[in-house]
Amino acid sequence: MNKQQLFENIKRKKSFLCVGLDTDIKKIPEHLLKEEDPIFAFNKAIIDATADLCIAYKPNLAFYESMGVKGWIAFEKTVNYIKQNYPDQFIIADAKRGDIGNTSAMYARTFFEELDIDSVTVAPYMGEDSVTPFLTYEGKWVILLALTSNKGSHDFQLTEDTNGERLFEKVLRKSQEWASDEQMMYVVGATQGRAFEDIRKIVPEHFLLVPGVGAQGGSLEEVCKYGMNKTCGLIVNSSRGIIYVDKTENFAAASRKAAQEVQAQMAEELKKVIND
Ligand SMILES: O=c1ccn([C@@H]2O[C@H](COP(=O)(O)O)[C@@H](O)[C@H]2O)c(=O)[nH]1
Repeated sequence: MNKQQLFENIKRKKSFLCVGLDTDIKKIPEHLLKEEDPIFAFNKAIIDATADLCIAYKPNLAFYESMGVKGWIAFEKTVNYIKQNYPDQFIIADAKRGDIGNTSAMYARTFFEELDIDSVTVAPYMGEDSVTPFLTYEGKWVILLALTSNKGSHDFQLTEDTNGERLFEKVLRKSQEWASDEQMMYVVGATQGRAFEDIRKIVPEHFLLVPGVGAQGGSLEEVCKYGMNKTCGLIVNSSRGIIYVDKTENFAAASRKAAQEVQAQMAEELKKVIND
């Protein structure tokens, strides 16, 4: 999916919501445990209940890999289910990969060849040769960690060099030498508030993947105020705030309601910036 198609989907659905599929066997409704593949059964119900309200799904690999082979099978089935039934959805493998070049090439092969996923999150710490193998696939995206939502973002990302440049700013500047806004996005946590203003000075046109609303308490309003650009430029993720609002047989309808509330807020925010 290219940037224009993503923007068209956002306008059509009046939504820039990404539903995070952080599916934990310990948190899903008990009645699903009798299913042959409870993780996939849960994901399928959540996807069917929310697909018209969101433009992306983000399974986080940790939740699947922690279950071994069964988890990987559930992950693959989930990706295939979305692709077959909701082909307009942008799929993000939140895997936070990155290694020496030949190893990164294997990660890229996993997500972009073995599975036909649209994008993968990548850690920038190992530099250019750890990122570029992901960029050799046309139509596929790297989503580079820039300023994350957690407290630990202060340990490295927010520290300044002798010229006053913060590490996340260096990541944003340097990585623009590797790919354009047609192939690279950045992770910026919703908890980072006004930092979005500084980020937009360096990457005015790029899409940002924004986790941290909902369970982590980030403000959607603030993210939009400082981070939205003329093509929206935001994919805002919520995982626990959508998928775990109810543990009964009614869980999917409850997730839909939670997604509807966020989507309604997003529609209002889009009106402020986008005319058509
Ligand atoms: O800076 C980051 C980068 C990634 N994440 C991931 O996003 C979701 C957030 O889940 P919630 O339940 O909505 O808090 C999760 O997969 C994280 O690993 C992030 O939170 N912050």
